[in-house]
Amino acid sequence: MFLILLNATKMSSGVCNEKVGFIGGGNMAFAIASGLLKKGVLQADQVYVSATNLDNLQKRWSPLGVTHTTVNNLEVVCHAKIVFICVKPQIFPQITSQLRDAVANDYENLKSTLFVSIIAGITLQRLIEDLNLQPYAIVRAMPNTPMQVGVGCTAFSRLSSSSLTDTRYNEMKIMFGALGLAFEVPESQINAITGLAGCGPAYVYQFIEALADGGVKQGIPRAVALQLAAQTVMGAAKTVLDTGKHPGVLKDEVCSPGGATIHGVHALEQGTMRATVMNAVERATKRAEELS
Ligand SMILES: NC(=O)C1=CN([C@@H]2O[C@H](COP(=O)(O)OP(=O)(O)OC[C@H]3O[C@@H](n4cnc5c(N)ncnc54)[C@H](OP(=O)(O)O)[C@@H]3O)[C@@H](O)[C@H]2O)C=CC1
Ligand SMILES: O=C(O)[C@@H]1CCC=N1
Repeated sequence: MFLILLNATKMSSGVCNEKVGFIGGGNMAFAIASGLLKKGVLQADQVYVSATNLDNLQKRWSPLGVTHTTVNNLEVVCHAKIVFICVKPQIFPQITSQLRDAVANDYENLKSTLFVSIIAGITLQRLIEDLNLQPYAIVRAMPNTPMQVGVGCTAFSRLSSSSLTDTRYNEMKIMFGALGLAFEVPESQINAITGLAGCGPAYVYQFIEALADGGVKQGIPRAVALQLAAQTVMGAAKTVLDTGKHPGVLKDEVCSPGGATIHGVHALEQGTMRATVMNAVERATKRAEELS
């Protein structure tokens, strides 16, 4: 994993001129779209989004300036040249027949459209078969919600390329790259990347909450404790990335012999912190496999 990260490309940001669609307008779609709008990679009138509850959709998306909201997934497909499929895995079977029909009936219009599924667990092979797509027309991606603030991670895979969709693929890479780390990986790694980076923000939020709780227990006001906890996690993460030093070396730099930190580190080890985090990644990876 470390090697992959070293090879990861920080892609240059740019502007995408195509219409971009989101089937499913929930947390992850919103994180991607709001990040892209904030970065100026997209303008609001380029964005089309569908879901089942129009009221909720409009309440959430109109503050972004997005007005192309609909309950008709085909409206999204018909306008957008890059279509992010952002429904839950359990909902995927509900949208497959709609999308299959659209692809069958409007092949000429859709043949240069790139579909990008962010659905956990659903393989490229299943996407191709269930949606009746050409292999080059589909990418499987695993993003994460910190993309909404431009500090996300996305790993993506595809089975084949074609000049018809290569331009779209490059635009997709520009979009993901504008929102953080973005890199292509073999599909065999995507479920594990889901367990690590797709789900990872939730683990880190739990850690931040716990760190703040610890501070509150020691008498620090909640708001101050939360700010300190979040900034400490951000600073430590940035130090790992900017210095390239191994986290173990950086940990040692904080631990004075006989000092306070090593007592805290010992308490974490007694709580099997590292094994627990590894278990979390393993269980989430297995769950992603099951979802397919
Ligand atoms: N959340 C995350 O951190 C990440 C999620 N993912 C993946 O992204 C996908 C979406 O997750 P997330 O955004 O969290 O889920 P949400 O529940 O927040 O969003 C799902 C969206 O799908 C919509 N929807 C439901 N049924 C349909 C339908 N038939 N047609 C069109 N839209 C529909 C919902 O609309 P309505 O409420 O109106 O029904 C809602 O807007 C999942 O597959 C997940 O695996 C990947 C990486 C990270
Ligand atoms: O919990 C999930 O299944 C999705 C996938 C990664 C993050 N959320």
